[in-house]
Amino acid sequence: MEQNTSQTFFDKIWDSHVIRHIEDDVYLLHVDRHMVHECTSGAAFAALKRSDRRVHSADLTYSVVDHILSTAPGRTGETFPGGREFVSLLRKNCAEHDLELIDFDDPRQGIVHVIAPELGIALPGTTLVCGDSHTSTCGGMGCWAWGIGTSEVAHVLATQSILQRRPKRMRVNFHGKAGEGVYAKDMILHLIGQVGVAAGQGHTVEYAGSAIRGLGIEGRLTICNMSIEFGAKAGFVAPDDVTFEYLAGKPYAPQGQLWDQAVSHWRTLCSDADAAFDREVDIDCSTIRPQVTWGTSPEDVSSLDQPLPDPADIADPVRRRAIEEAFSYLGLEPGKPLAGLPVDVAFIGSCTNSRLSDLEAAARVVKGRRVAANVRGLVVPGSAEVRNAAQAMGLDKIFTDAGFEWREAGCSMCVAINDDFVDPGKRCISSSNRNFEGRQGPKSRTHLASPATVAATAVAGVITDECGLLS
Ligand SMILES: CC(C)[C@H](C(=O)O)[C@@H](O)C(=O)O
Ligand code: SF4
Repeated sequence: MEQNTSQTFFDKIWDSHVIRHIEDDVYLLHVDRHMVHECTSGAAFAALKRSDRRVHSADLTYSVVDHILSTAPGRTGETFPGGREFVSLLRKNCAEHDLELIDFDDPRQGIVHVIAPELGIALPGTTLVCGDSHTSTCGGMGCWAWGIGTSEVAHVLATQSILQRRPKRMRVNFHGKAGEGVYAKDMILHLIGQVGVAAGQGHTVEYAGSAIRGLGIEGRLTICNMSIEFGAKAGFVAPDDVTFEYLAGKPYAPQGQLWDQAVSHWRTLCSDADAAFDREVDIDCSTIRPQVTWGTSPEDVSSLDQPLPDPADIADPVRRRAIEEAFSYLGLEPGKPLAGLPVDVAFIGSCTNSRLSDLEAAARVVKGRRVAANVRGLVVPGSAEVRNAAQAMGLDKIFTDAGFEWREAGCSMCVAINDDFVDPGKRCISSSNRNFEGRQGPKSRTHLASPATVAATAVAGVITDECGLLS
């Protein structure tokens, strides 16, 4: 019998990055791009110093401040006192190792996973790592991008290589066409609700199907961002004309003849027609409605026209207990719908949903309306470039006229390790990716949704989606 030599997109990237087979399924791989931020790099640089090593490939290392940085308008690297040390340590480490740092006032500054695609650092067919779990975002560009731990950050700094076990391959096919008011965020939340938070463990995920091909790059980045929320190591979309159009002319992308060569190579990377996956999942997008989470795990999600589950109906005692605890933490009662629940904060931002198309979708909902009196609304663009582009389109004016705060770029209220957080006991509808206890501040209550749903809720003052607001 002839051997099936067909390869998936992932197999092709893997094979072209192996430096050496170490043992069993462990390999040494080349790292093409290494993103570094102030939150997770300090200990890695310290380890480098202890072993008297220097950064191996400064030209493949890209550093930026984003997490522990104020997003207050007019901020400096010192505005948030708790972040001063982190920011100045990264400055010092970059200076010591001749690394270029994208500092708070650099026009390229922004959330690490927003700027990597935007600047053309994340390229199809490459390996990209960062000491940050949502590095998978960059998979939307057609690269294999994943988050690494601090000791691995030190290893990559010192060697530009990484030890890896070969992950399993999953394909998620999004079929059909999503309806009105349904965005990439709703697609990925719906998937996580269907398969559960552990479904991706040990896998890299290829997102495919007509609904993925129909998305712009920014929607693909949103989908890949939340691969981590169902346990996958990474997620990606094979590159196509949408990718190449987006990348052409980006500052760090290849130019001229090199660009043409690169595009011809990138076109060869797609999974072969009969390539085998370890697992396949199919989703019919026509059934997806706008999604909002009701619990403390991203799989606790439903559309607003569905009633919340009743723990009494859940047979599995572990799941029943988890739902009871989530309801108690979030102040929810079974049987009551999520729609109509008053919120205190509406946050549009994070590496999941802070790109221009996200702000445009939110602005369409907000235009000519006002944020409800009981709500604090924040819009935090993912990068200075997004912020400037939005301002050039007048989106900032739409938001500020409506009563939203228009802030500088950074992680902001997604993680609450800076000056943006939700007060204890307060409820926030958020376009970010994590809803576990305390994520947006001690005792904060989070409901994840798309930017359009966050905007609609901000205006209504109670949880609703775009269609609910307009009807
Ligand atoms: C701070 C950082 C280590 C963390 C991560 O790795 O994901 C953060 O970005 C997050 O989203 O929780
Ligand atoms: S925006 Fe949130 S999820 Fe993204 S890198 Fe920052 S803290 Fe992590």
